[in-house]
Amino acid sequence: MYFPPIEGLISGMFILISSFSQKYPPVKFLSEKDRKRILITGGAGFVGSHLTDKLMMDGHEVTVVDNFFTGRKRNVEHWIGHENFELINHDVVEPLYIEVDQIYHLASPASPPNYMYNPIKTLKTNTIGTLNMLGLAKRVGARLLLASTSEVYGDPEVHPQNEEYWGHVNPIGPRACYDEGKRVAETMCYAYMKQEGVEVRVARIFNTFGSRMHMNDGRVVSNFILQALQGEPLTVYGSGSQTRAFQYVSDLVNGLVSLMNSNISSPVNLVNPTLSRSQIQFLPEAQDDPRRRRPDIRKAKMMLGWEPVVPLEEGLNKTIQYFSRELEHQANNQYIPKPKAARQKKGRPRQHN
Ligand SMILES: O=c1ccn([C@@H]2O[C@H](COP(=O)(O)OP(=O)(O)O[C@H]3OC[C@@H](O)[C@H](O)[C@H]3O)[C@@H](O)[C@H]2O)c(=O)[nH]1
Repeated sequence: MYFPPIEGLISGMFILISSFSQKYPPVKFLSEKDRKRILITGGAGFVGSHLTDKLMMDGHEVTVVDNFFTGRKRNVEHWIGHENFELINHDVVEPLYIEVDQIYHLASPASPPNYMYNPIKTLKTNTIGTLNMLGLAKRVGARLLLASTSEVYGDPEVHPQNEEYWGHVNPIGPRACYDEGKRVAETMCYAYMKQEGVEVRVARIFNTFGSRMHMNDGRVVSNFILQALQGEPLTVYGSGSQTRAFQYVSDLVNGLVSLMNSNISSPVNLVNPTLSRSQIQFLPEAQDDPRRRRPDIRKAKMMLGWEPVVPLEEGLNKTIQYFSRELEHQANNQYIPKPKAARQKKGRPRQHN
């Protein structure tokens, strides 16, 4: 029998170990004192997976919880097996018992076609789901950041919208499941803060785009890019005179982390205030579509020292590249996706209770 020399064995082991560690993106070392146990609900989704990347690379222990309704395993697969990472297939509508220091509560469909697809499920996720996560925060003494939305302002009658504005929401319209769901989620955060002393942070997130948006997300940026890449007409709902502000996902993620680690418990708008207008092929407007959205981000700038740094064009270029690669990948798998329209689904949806 042949026994290799011991030095050969040791160097072989080192090569093997370094090839294991190269499997993952580089991760900072944090001392026990600075390393946090962080839960990200919806962590396999578009924003959640970018947040997972940042917190992992910063050296924290990250647990991702997702029910994979709009999230995808693919978005976080590069961390699977890493000692600081855990992925749990779980729906936040059911209670969750784990030990954590911080909770980023992102779980909810976010694009209008997705949240309108099953309004009852959207309501349950934002109400019962938020209640469960606040209960968890209370039990383990964790701080919770709620991913709220500019949609709490509804179709605003005040411009620009700062955090003091109470909003203008149709409580029985097609968007209400999301808008009112997030509004009551905010209410719950402050009830838990006042009654139970839970530390809460509330980010009001405006339109965000970037890689890992789902092909069928249905929001305007992914729709337009997909349509342009497939040589199809760009669909504009209504007159095209509606306004939105867009931010690239990396800016949002930096804002979320700054807010979580700040001492600001009141709501903060997170968005790039540069305004955009859409124009081209005109379709009937979607019901209750906010006509004008113009954010005021002075609070985030002043109190967090945060402001977006990725210009719209640069962010769009990166996103277009991402979607080109996705299309290639899909074509190889013989699947040609169609952008989703923001129409209310008629009748009773089949899945997702
Ligand atoms: O193909 C399309 C898609 C959308 N649009 C229009 O583009 C505008 C933006 O629509 P999006 O679907 O991207 O998103 P909305 O601004 O309506 O909602 C978003 O707002 C803020 C976030 O918190 C939410 O995730 C999301 O609901 C709307 O006026 C919509 O009608 C089009 O003209 N064509």
